[in-house]
Amino acid sequence: MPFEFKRLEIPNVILIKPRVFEDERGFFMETYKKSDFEKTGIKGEFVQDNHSRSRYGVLRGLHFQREPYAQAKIVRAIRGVIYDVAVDLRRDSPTFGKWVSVILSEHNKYQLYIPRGFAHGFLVLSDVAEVVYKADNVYAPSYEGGILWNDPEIGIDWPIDDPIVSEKDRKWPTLREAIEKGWTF
Ligand SMILES: Cc1cn([C@H]2C[C@H](O)[C@@H](COP(=O)(O)OP(=O)(O)O[C@H]3O[C@@H](C)C(=O)[C@@H](O)[C@H]3O)O2)c(=O)[nH]c1=O
Repeated sequence: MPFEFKRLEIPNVILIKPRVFEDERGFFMETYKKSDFEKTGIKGEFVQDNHSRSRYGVLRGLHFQREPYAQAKIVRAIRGVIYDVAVDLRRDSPTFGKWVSVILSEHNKYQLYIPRGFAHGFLVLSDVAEVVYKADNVYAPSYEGGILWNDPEIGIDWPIDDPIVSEKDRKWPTLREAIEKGWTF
C-alpha cells in the first residue's frame, strides 16, 4: 500500500504517511486513494477541496460545521510547517474534550484525517504555510461552529503564546458554552 496509516491517541483521528518516490526530477506521491483510505475507515465522499495560505504565527480555528453539514477533513501542508490540532466534540466519546496534535509539513508530507464530530485548527510555524484539505461535506456558512482556541478547559499546548487570530476566531465560545448552545455532536 502506498500509505501508512497510524491511529492517534484518539483512535478515529488518523495520521497518513505517504510513500514518496524521489528521483533526479523531484518526487511523486499519491495523496488520496479512495480504496486504500476506505479500508482504513476513512469513508465518505470528499466533495470539496480547500487551499489557504497563512504567515508565521497565524492560528486558524478551532472550526467545525454543525449538523447536518458536519465535515470530515483530510489536511496537509504543501508549503511550510503547521501544528495541526483536532478536538473531540462527540459527547458519547470516552475522549470527549480531548485534543491531539501533529506536525504537518512540506517535508514530512503527512496528512491528518479528522472525522466528523471534531473541531480543527492549526498554527503556522514557518514563515509561510499553504494548507490544502479535502472535506466530505460542502461549506455551509450558517452552520459554522467554533470553539475558543485557548479555552483553558481544553488546554491545547500551542507552541506560540501570542498567535495571530482573526476577529471571528477570538469570539468563539468555550467548550462549556458550546455544550450549552447544543453545538457538540
Ligand atoms: C471554510 C470556507 C470559507 N469560505 C470563505 C468565507 C470567508 O469569507 C473566507 C475565510 O473564511 P475563514 O476565515 O472561515 O477561513 P479559515 O479560518 O481558513 O477556515 C478554515 O479553518 C480551518 C482550521 C478549517 O478546519 C476549515 O474547515 C475552515 O473552517 O472564506 C468559503 O468560501 N468556503 C469555505 O469552505
